[in-house]
Amino acid sequence: METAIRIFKEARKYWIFLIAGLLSLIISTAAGFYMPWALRELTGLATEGSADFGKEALRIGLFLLFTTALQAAGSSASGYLNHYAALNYVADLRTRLYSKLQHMSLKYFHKSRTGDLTGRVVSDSLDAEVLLAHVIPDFASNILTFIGVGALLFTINWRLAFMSLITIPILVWITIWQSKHVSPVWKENSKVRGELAGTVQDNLSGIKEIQIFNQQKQEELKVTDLSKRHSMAYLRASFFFETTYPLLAFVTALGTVLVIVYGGHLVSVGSVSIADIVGFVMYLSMFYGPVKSFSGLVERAGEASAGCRRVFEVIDEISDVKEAEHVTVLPRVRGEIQLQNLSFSYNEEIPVLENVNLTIKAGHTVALVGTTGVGKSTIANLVNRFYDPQKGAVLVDGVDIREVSLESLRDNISMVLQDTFLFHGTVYENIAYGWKEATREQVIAAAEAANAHTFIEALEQGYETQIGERGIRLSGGQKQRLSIARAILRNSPILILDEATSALDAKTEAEIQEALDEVSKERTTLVIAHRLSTIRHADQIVVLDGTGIAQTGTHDELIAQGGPYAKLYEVSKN
Ligand SMILES: Nc1ncnc2c1ncn2[C@@H]1O[C@H](COP(=O)(O)OP(=O)(O)OP(=O)(O)O)[C@@H](O)[C@H]1O
Repeated sequence: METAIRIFKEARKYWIFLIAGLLSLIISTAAGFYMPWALRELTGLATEGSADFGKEALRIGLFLLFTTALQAAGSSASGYLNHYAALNYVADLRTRLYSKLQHMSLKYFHKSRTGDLTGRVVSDSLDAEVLLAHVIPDFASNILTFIGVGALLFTINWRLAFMSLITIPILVWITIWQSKHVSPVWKENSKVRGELAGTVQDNLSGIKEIQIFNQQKQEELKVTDLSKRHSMAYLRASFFFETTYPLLAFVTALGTVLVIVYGGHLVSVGSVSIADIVGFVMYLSMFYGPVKSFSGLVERAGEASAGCRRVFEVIDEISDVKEAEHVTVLPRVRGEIQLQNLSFSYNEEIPVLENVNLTIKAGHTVALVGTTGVGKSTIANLVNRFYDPQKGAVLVDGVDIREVSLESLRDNISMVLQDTFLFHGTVYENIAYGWKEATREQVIAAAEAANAHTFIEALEQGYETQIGERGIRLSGGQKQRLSIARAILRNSPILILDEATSALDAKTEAEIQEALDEVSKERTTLVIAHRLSTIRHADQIVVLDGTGIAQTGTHDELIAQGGPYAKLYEVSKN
């Protein structure tokens, strides 16, 4: 109920269509009331032996034609208007959901499954359409029918009308019982559906690993298990429906039986006419209809609400990397980076960085080195504000990065990562990804600087070659070169290279290194590299150990000191 109310409130932009839809629905429902009335009238005329029966039948027939046409037109208009409002709301909801996801922190994506989130955007959001275009109008139409037909029943014969009410409490009790049980089952059903989508998506993304390790059978078993759980959850929900629906039909029939028996008695004593009984019994099926379909509607509402709640769960999620209320725009910076008493951990138990202090001068190239897992990429991620530190601050040009908009901060930073992600599209589009307005000459110049131009020209359609979803048609080294070109083109004052050349052979790496050295001259560059030969010329090398900084200095200074860096360098040389 809460979910339906929230959706209705949020759809206020489309209220005018929903109201017009409701009016059409009222007209259509009311027009439908005439059919039993017409039959009652005809029966009355026939049993009375009316002399004008033919003329009267024509009048009734023509009016019936009019009401039936009105009913059809009203139903069609209300269906279209409700769908117009609902589908537009779904489009808005999907955009809001997707926009929210785009601004969530990396922490959120680490704890969520991509397939599950995709399912929320693609299918769960569509449940709002079910609520707005089906469930809510159906509820309205049912209430209208129940009240309208109820009033007509009392008009025809109040004694029979009271009699027909006897079964209503039983019908209501059955539907309430059903709705109590159905809602949690639909919730479970939606959850398992999300897990299934997540697993299938994971498996398809990792199909190569699955085949390498011959895990097809095991993965198939996982999917089979989830499919079965999904079917079982669905089956449990349909159990309530399948058991209660025939029960409702039986109780409804019982009500009709009572009316026929009692009505027959009233006819025999002459206190009610045959025509009234005919009309009454016809109205009776209309009267019980809403009560009977109430349970189906409750079930549908439960299912759709569960899907919508999964959408709202994400929309209401509070991101751990939030923008302050009054952020300023960080202009193009000189590029000084300071880590001030910085402490950070992904989870409370294991600290990654503790009380780290570091100043990187604008325009300098600083290398972060240390054993694997020591926190090098974490520092890069903190500078880009993928995470916020638990203590301390990151300052760029003396400004705490939490005080500026994320967009303006990230406009100042380019990042080249070890795992390059290329989007579905052409080589050209992928290089120009961070700067859509770049000219062709600028894109080509960036590709040349990244030593990518030659291999791109050799591709079937050069810069217009389509690359697969994850650039699967390119080698690791080629992908990395495209990603370097992308970063060079962006021309931001801070460049972060996180194992940016790790997928390249020594010769290509040396060539690109030259280009990167050239690009680094004009900007602050943070380099993370395992191959220490590539960072020898850095202005400053920062050696991380444990949860902090063990040493800083130039290559020569650190070698002369003979500490952890000298040891790392010795190992990397061998
Ligand atoms: N999303 C995450 N959730 C929890 N722990 C994480 C997450 N990312 C990294 N860690 C942990 O934080 C620590 C630092 O990781 P980080 O990636 O910064 O190391 P690194 O020095 O860059 O390692 P490498 O040289 O192997 O790339 C590691 O122990 C890692 O397991």
